[in-house]
Amino acid sequence: MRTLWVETTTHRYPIQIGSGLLQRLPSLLEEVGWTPERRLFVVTDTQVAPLYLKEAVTTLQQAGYTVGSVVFPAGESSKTLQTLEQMTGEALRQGLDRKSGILALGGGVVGDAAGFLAATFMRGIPFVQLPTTLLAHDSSVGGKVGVNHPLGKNMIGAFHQPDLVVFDVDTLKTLPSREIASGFAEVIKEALIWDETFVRWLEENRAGLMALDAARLVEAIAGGCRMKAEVVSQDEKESGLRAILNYGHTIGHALEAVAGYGQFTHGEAVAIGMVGEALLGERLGLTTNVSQRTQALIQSYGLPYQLPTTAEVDELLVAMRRDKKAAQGALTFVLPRGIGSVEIVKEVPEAAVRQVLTQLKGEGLSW
Ligand SMILES: NC(=O)c1ccc[n+]([C@@H]2O[C@H](COP(=O)([O-])OP(=O)(O)OC[C@H]3O[C@@H](n4cnc5c(N)ncnc54)[C@H](O)[C@@H]3O)[C@@H](O)[C@H]2O)c1
Ligand SMILES: O=C(O)C(=O)C[C@@H](O)[C@H](O)[C@H](O)COP(=O)(O)O
Ligand SMILES: [Zn+2]
Repeated sequence: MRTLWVETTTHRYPIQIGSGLLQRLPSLLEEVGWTPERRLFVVTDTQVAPLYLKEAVTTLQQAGYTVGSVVFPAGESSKTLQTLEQMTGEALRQGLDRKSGILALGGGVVGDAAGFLAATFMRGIPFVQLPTTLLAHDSSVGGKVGVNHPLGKNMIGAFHQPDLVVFDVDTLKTLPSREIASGFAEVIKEALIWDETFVRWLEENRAGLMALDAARLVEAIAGGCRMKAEVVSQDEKESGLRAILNYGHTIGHALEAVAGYGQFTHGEAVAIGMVGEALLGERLGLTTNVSQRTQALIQSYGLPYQLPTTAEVDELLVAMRRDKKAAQGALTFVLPRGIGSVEIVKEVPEAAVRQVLTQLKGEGLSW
């Protein structure tokens, strides 16, 4: 088992990564001060429930916990205020109170929505992240929780740190290959913004990683989590540095909203966004030679790197002006200075963004 720590000025919690960890949940909870007096509420989705809910609940019940649960339909389109309201109703019906705790068992959609339930239920109760997708190595760390609005990704949310993150890598064995690729997009992002050596390692170990070689996979997850934990520990609420974790997301989030939630996975949208934002960095003269290597890496992990030809540039621009990083609608991006290094650039000229979006459109893709 690998243990990493998030240490902000107000919160300190472990990230446990390894095999067989769902069976060890009671002792991992005990290490962060949770005991069976705390009533538990497991939040998961319809895809994950038949795979892991019973195992998690039984293990906890055997340790003396009272455990309730709620299951919502799998997919990005469930990350809504309506789901939050339904989960809140179920939590109330099942008798949760301020001393209860929430367990988010699933991918990033479950983690974000269940975390937001924890942030808002009776004005906030503790929660634990139990990620089951590769992508959720990113979403389970750092305390950004929330739901989408039809006009923009994660527009309704909060910062609410978990007490613990437990990543049982055995759960990845059932993850569809499209979701594995999607998860690598965020690992690639973390490498591209922070560490060229990690980029090289991802290039050199692609075959083993794509074949889900256990040791390499733990290495990739731990590498991504370490970078995320370092950034979050320095800037918990995104007053500056943390925005670099948004590399590829100005375009990516706009694409997810405009195409309709769930059309692209989050990782796919971010992958296309990173290629676009690398091209933008080059166009603005911030860097040279980043887009080719970025595209090659993304392509080698089976991820898309082009916008559909049907993509409406005007609609994407409207969505980008609403991005949370933008002040007064000025187009704001995280752009590369080189491989392993980025900067936040405000007031990017629209003409340059238009040119890049047009360049990014691939032949034969549509939604
Ligand atoms: N809070 C953050 O810091 C942060 C960071 C990155 C992404 N996100 C958010 O995370 C979300 C994307 O997360 P995701 O890619 O994990 O999507 P997801 O949660 O929708 O999971 C993808 C699919 O895989 C299924 N699944 C999950 N675990 C499985 C398993 N072990 N075996 C089989 N199927 C499984 C799910 O049911 C779903 O159908 C987006 O909403 C994104 O905005 C948040
Ligand atoms: O944790 C962060 O900070 C990130 O930006 C990580 C992103 O990968 C993630 O998609 C996050 O949800 C985006 O946050 P948002 O504030 O841009 O909605
Ligand atoms: Zn992301």
